[in-house]
Amino acid sequence: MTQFVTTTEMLTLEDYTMNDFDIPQEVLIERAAIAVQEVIGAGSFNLSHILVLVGLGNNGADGIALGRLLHQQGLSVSLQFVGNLNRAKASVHKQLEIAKHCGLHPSEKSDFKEATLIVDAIFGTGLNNPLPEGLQKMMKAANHIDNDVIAIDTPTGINPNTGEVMGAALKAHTTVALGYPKVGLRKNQGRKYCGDLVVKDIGVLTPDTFAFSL
Ligand SMILES: NC(=O)C1=CN([C@@H]2O[C@H](COP(=O)(O)OP(=O)(O)OC[C@H]3O[C@@H](n4cnc5c(N)ncnc54)[C@H](O)[C@@H]3O)[C@@H](O)[C@H]2O)[C@H](O)CC1
Ligand SMILES: [K+]
Repeated sequence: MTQFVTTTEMLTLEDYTMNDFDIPQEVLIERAAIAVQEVIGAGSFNLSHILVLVGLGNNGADGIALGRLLHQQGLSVSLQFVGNLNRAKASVHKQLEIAKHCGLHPSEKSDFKEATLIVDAIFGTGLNNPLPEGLQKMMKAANHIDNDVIAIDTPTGINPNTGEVMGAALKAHTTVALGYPKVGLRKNQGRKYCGDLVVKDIGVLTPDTFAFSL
């Protein structure tokens, strides 16, 4: 049976992996990006133009790394930041530098309708408040467009612990859960908003003695 986790448990396991085994965060981010790239490659998505919506935390960093891998595959990719880059985590700045070296630069506002596939890398397990109003509008508008959406780890706007919609949420065709799926994906509206749930190993380690709460 699939093991679901809370965000606190996921953070504990990520910290254990990075601190006790000295596995750098960049390795987990790269593996997250490769995992989502594999799901995209195995699916039947229209890859004519891919829009990656990038947030300011580690979920956004996963998205930039994925955008870079898809760009290096020769695909047409736009990176669009959601939020002020000045407030982004160090992991986002690091991934952006790497992407720029590889020739992938962030875009100004893109037209969602031009994208045949949208990657949701806005929020993951860090979502802890209702979405800002502007973002709620953007999510609602995007839900009316007929293009596929792949969510990295969790659909933006879905509370990863309760499955509730935090103001608005972006409906995914497929959600690629990293390490373990978060419990909100099987509760309330989480189940509907995540679409097909694919769980991918990204090298997060679990102590033998770890007591899962679920
Ligand atoms: N832990 C790791 O090292 C790894 C995590 N992975 C991926 O990262 C996300 C979780 O990343 P985190 O930085 O903790 O949070 P988010 O990116 O989800 O959110 C960023 C940031 O945004 C702030 N915030 C939360 N809610 C709101 C809101 N409603 N409005 C405005 N701002 C908000 C809050 O400060 C958050 O910290 C995880 O899902 C994975 O995708 C990697 O894959 C591996 C390494
Ligand atoms: K996401």
